[in-house]
Amino acid sequence: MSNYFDHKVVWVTGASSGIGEALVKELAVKSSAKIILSSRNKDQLNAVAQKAGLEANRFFVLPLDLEDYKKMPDVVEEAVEKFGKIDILINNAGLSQRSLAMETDIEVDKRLMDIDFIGTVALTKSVLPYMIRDGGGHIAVVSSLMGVFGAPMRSSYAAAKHALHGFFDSLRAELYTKKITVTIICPGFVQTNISINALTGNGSLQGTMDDATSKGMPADVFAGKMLAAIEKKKNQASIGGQEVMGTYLKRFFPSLLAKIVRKAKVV
Ligand SMILES: NC(=O)c1ccc[n+]([C@@H]2O[C@H](COP(=O)([O-])OP(=O)(O)OC[C@H]3O[C@@H](n4cnc5c(N)ncnc54)[C@H](O)[C@@H]3O)[C@@H](O)[C@H]2O)c1
Repeated sequence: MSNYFDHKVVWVTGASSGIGEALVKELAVKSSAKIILSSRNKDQLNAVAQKAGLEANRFFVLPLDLEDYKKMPDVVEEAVEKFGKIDILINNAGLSQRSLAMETDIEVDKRLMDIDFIGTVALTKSVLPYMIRDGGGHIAVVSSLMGVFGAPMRSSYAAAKHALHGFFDSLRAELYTKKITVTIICPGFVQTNISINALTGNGSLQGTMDDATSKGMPADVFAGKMLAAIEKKKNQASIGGQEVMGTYLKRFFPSLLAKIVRKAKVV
């Protein structure tokens, strides 16, 4: 990591575990950024800040629930009051799903859309006026390979992640002249609790670790590569193991990908 993040205010959502926690640790050790940590659980966020070795003047714990999208303007105001500005927003928080589309309650589809898409959009829209006031900024959003193509057992999740691409690609084009950079990150399998926290068709937690996730990229390695992609101001970056090939197949050989995906062992 060079000095892109130094002296900046970086806001990481989903900072209480997994990729978000790894991002906070990497930023804490390798930059002088001030970090705002958000997710729903204040105690977990404080524990992450402590483990990352952040001094009190370098971090701010700001709990938020993405489902509570109407509160985002107030949450953002609190963040700006604390450090005066937001240079980089990393929209990382998210929730996955494991169920066949026909066995998935419509409330689960809606919840995934509310958390992964609407909440993320609401937070971003509340942050943007401050970035524009300050002459620019950088919005990163963690999508998924499922934001690029769909797969069995992921219909609600893939839909919400695809929606992010439509929104953030449009936003990038609209705000280019305002010096707002938009980076979409598409992780492959990363070793986190994402599958344990995933919703099943009736809205309950899956509660188990997927085999593919357990063999995925370690979260700290992923976080280093993700921050490098942000630093390079990439429009979009897919990061993971051989599963990342799916993004190229989708682009150049979509029929082949469709055949592979329908046979995929996905959990
Ligand atoms: N781990 C993977 O294999 C993988 C693959 C593709 C994409 N992703 C994406 O990476 C991101 C981070 O996930 P992770 O793998 O670290 O899993 P994780 O379950 O460990 O972390 C998810 C984070 O999001 C937060 N969160 C969930 N619902 C929230 C809500 N309503 N309001 C606020 N915060 C909420 C959680 O508290 C947690 O901090 C997610 O957007 C996920 O979709 C992960």
